[in-house]
Amino acid sequence: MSTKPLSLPQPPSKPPEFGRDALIVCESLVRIYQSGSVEVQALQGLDLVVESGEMLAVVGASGSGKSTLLSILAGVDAPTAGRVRVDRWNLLTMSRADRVRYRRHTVGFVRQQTAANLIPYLTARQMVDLPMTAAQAPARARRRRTAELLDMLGIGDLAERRPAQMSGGQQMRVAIAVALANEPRVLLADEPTGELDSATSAAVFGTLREVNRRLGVTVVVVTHDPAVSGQVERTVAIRDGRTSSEVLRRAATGSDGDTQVIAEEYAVMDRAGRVQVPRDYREALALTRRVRLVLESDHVAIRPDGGEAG
Ligand SMILES: Nc1ncnc2c1ncn2[C@@H]1O[C@H](COP(=O)(O)OP(=O)(O)OP(=O)(O)O)[C@@H](O)[C@H]1O
Repeated sequence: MSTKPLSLPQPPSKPPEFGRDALIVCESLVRIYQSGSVEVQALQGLDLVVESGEMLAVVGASGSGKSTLLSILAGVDAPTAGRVRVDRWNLLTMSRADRVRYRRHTVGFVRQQTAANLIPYLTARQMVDLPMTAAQAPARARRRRTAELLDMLGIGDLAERRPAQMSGGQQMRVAIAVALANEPRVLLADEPTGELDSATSAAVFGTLREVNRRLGVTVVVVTHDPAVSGQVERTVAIRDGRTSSEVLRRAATGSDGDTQVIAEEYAVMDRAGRVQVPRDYREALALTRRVRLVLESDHVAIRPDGGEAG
């Protein structure tokens, strides 16, 4: 270890609560599915913080736990352990009645299969009206909100059509309108563009961005599509049921006056201090089981076992 005297910044006497001011906080989230004698750990201690008003993409290989995370945030599935708070709701301890209220008012959920979001025998207008009727909103307010949402999502002229009379992209827009009907603070969308061709997918994704910007709704969208995740300011990658890395994007104006989007990738450190070192870094320096950590004044270095210290 380094023997250099260091003047390190003093830590605050009591660290602030993890994600205290955030809208969504997941801490050490675990979800274990039991099917027969087999146990599947879909989430293995996932940490995630989402600020109010953010639009976040969640990416990861198939089976990494993305849909499980979204189902928990939507209040349709419950975690096995850990902490999850959305707005003022503790999703682990909430009562059944509160869960109903939470699902009705705080989150809107667009499911992976387009058809699963829609009712075949109802028109677009009737489907958007339904969650507001369940919430006992007055008829006049319901009519106004339905018209506003359908217009905003570019399907105002399809109000009297049923799902079978619409394209996949149009059906997805109706599903988004339904999810937004009761003015939720959070919109969760699981692979909303998975069944669409690339042009339609780009258009639907543009709609989600507009919803985020115009209505201020916090959007969490699961996607496989790099063209989609490349358009949001923050992308979180999940690997083996944990957040492994994050990409932040910001616009920067170069000396030639052109604006470019700069993407920077970060490793994510969990609450216990664990960081995943990418495989190419490990291979480049032959980092194996045992490494040396060296604390410097403004960074921590990881050295191969037996390398020069400090
Ligand atoms: N109801 C369930 N019962 C048993 N295992 C499940 C259940 N739901 C999910 N799993 C398992 O949990 C793991 C995570 O699944 P999840 O659907 O969250 O992954 P995903 O990242 O959304 O995958 P995809 O991109 O394919 O949708 C997988 O191994 C999956 O087989």
